[in-house]
Amino acid sequence: MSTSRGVIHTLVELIRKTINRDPLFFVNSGLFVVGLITSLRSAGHVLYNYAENICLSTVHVRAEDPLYNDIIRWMNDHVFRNRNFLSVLAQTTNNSDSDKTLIRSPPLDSDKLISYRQVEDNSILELKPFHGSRFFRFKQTWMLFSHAASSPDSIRPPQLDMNTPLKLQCLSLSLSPMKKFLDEVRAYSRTVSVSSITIYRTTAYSQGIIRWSSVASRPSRDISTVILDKHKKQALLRDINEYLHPHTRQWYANHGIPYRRGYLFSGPPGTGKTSLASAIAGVFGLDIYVLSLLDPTMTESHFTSLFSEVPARCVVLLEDVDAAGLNRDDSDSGQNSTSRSPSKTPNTSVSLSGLLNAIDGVSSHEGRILIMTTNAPQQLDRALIRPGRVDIHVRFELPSQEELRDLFLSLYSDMYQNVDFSLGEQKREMTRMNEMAVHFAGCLPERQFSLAEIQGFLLQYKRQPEGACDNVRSWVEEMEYGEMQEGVAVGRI
Ligand SMILES: Nc1ncnc2c1ncn2[C@@H]1O[C@H](COP(=O)(O)OP(=O)(O)OP(=O)(O)O)[C@@H](O)[C@H]1O
Repeated sequence: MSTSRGVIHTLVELIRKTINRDPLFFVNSGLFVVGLITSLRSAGHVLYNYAENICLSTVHVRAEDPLYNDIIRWMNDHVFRNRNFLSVLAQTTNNSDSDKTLIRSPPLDSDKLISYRQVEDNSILELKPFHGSRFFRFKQTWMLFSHAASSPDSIRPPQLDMNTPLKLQCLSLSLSPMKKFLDEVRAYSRTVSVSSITIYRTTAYSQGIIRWSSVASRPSRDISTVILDKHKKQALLRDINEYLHPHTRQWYANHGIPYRRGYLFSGPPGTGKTSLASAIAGVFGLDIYVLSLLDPTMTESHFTSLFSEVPARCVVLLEDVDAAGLNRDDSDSGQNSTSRSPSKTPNTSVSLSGLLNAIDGVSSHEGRILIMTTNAPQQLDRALIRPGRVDIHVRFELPSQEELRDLFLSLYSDMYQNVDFSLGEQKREMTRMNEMAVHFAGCLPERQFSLAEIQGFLLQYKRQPEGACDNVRSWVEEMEYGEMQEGVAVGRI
């Protein structure tokens, strides 16, 4: 102990002699500066927290809220564009039909096989600002955008950190500038996505958490390209239009009826059930939330909470409900219910009562459109399809002659609507195409093949309607032979 004291003393003496000053002066000054900085920092924190409570308005947005993507899009398009940032998120977006690709590709009719590594960069590399904070000005107000790297209350696992919540702040005694900003963000999002729909599916995270996440945003399918009896289609669109109207919501409220509407689309595979659901979402500008009872990670409580989390106006698509094999036991269904279908072992951990509760229980959202699709409506429990849960049943069938003609015309319509044609040429081409459509449909047996199968055949002749007409008979023979041999009909080359 005394030795180390002696060493320190000698060292201090040595420094004093060398610099001609007392070294303890520097030590004391250093301690004073550190103390000052620490006190200033904590005073700063106190002041900041005080200011935050008094005059900073703050909005937090969770990653699973649709507003999150809207804000990120607005920020990217208005604030981050053309600025240099050092912390960025590198994101590869596939864009297989970019204009560059179209220009560089050799003509389609050439026999040359194309390697797409050389022709194009069909993926775009985007560099987006990532974690951090940015000040920006919105209508005379300075705002602070903060995107946190992680958040203590985030339910996301670490690998999904990029989806952690964001925070917006501005110096204001009221929330009104913030509301204006959020209104602007939503209006902008509506204008840029006016002709597209966003599809949400469920994603399972660790700790048994399941959340909605957007999987695609794509141009909506034009309803005229979905082939279905004209009267059925119109009646369905009228019904949905009336249901969605705000007056109807009021009417339901006045009469104490839960404001919900359900549709059942039934029919053989490949007859257009999913296509119609997606086209309906496009017509009414709604997003689609797809749920599957067969999802192995889905429990009954997940199912109920997911149902209650969908927005007030949207399409909830429950596909292939028959495949889950949900039926009541003899004991609780009564005679009628069980006599309709052979009982099956359920392929889902959601029970029938759980499904019914999710559809119309107290926590189920009002205003949404529920569309269930099935290949076997006769196997569905009556309780599931009773009015109130299913209000309209649309039956899809294998196509009639008229529908076969419609499919042919819909796939080749761009050939007679060619803008380079004069009006006279367009008319002549249209007449020729109509004649080919009649011939094509005449070669196919009615109500034997699905439109998906026939579309598969026509896709081999994308720009050659004559080729489709010439080869359709032999295709039918092959398909019938294939069905006899294998029980499955697929196209062959
Ligand atoms: N009625 C139709 N109108 C237009 N296209 C159709 C129609 N039916 C099928 N198709 C075409 O066939 C393909 C499959 O259609 P879709 O997925 O809508 O059938 P589905 O009835 O939902 O089949 P599944 O019961 O197997 O889910 C799509 O590419 C679609 O373009």
